[in-house]
Amino acid sequence: MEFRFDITKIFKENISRIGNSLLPNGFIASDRRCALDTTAYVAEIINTVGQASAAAQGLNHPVTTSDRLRNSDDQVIYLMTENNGRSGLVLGLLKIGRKSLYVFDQNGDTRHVNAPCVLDFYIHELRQRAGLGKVLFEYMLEQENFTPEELAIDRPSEKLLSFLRKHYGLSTKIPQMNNFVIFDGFFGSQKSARDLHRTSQTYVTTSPNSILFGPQYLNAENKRRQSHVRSNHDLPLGNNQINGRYGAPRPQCSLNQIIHNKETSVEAEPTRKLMNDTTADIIKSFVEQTDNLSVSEKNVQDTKQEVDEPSDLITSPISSSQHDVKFSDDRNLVDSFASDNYNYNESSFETFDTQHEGDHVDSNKFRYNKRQTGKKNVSSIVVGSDEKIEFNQISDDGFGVVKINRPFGVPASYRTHEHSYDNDSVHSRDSENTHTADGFFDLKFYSHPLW
Ligand SMILES: CC(=O)SCCNC(=O)CCNC(=O)[C@H](O)C(C)(C)COP(=O)(O)OP(=O)(O)OC[C@H]1O[C@@H](n2cnc3c(N)ncnc32)[C@H](O)[C@@H]1OP(=O)(O)O
Repeated sequence: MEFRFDITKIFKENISRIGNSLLPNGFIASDRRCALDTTAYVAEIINTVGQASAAAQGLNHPVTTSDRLRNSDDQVIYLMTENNGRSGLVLGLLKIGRKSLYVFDQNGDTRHVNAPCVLDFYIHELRQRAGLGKVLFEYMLEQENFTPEELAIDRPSEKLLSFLRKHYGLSTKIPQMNNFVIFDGFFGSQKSARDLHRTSQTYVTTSPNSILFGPQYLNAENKRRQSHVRSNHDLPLGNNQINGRYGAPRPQCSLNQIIHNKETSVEAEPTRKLMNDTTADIIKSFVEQTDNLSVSEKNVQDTKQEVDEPSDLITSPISSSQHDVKFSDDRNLVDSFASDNYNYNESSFETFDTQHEGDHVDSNKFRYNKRQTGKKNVSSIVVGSDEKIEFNQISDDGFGVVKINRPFGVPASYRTHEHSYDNDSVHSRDSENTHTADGFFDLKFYSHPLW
């Protein structure tokens, strides 16, 4: 293979080792310009021979390019040249490099190895079967201090398999799931054993993953995790479990205990009770201080009694049988609540002011805030005995003014021939007309309980 430039000035030896500098080993450049020119020439040679190799193997894309070599840390090309008395000839190349591979051994166990690999091998068609391949291969083995059996071969051609069988007696392959071929003796050599990943150990054969995806590699980290999981399972289920990344003691889930109707043993319970006592006392003192008794003392007393009962802390007032469902659709009522200095966030529940004008709400109604119900866009909720939660949109929430048609206390399903009180669908104030001046319909907004 000839080139437009004199390669004998670049390659002084018949076989040259080229790394990612793209300069042959031992090459001395007279100046920086010379070095740059040389790398350009070498890049051209590598690309040309790489393409010839790909064509010889029937590949669509070359395995060997100058860019790949330049960007690689551990790949090396051995280039065979010949001085023909003119500009020289390139006869072939052999590319090797280390790869981190998961391979099966003779027992079908997976091993993680960082193995030296034959990545590309080519001798010009006019010079094949003349022993040049063996010369090049032998030189590489000597330089790298490798033995043939410790090499993994990347998708070898039939010619290369025949070559390896003839010259090195490598015929017994260890079946693999990937494109690499390894031979008997791959794991036997001292060096390949050294190259095995230090933490390579045994395999999980009983796990469903092993059945689906083959044997699994177990390294030290996985083993540590497995033993950690086992040791966690062995722990008795007490109140304090050592869990989580910091290994901090964590109380057992009180929600779980509530769901399964178990006695709660969470220490936070008395604290919560104390807080509720305090809250009730605050409400009581507030009521006493103000002349306008918006909350009767009896209600406060009732509130405190219920707080004193631990079961009431767990049982939501929703399931209580003593309260009725009512609607607080009245804007005045809501405004008055805001002005009555009720603490919406801190108390577990609040009593309604029964003295308000136009208020249809009976005494002992619980008011839930957004945090307690988990419902967004819900400004107020009244719950009672039939375990329903009704919610009322009482203010615009950033997408236009929402219009509520249903009067206070009327169920959504109630209709007369004059009125339809269905307020499930609401629309913006600007949507009164069916279309705008531009002829486009306005957007309609539909309220949904989950908003
Ligand atoms: C990981 C990879 O790189 S896979 C790709 C390997 N490369 C190729 O297939 C490209 C085309 N082939 C070649 O370039 C060369 O044939 C090589 C590199 C495989 C071998 O180089 P050669 O100089 O021919 O090897 P060498 O002369 O030392 O050994 C000859 C032996 O190689 C094998 N061999 C070489 N050419 C052929 C061939 N066309 N058909 C079958 N076996 C062949 C034979 O075992 C042969 O021994 P034999 O002549 O007694 O049958």
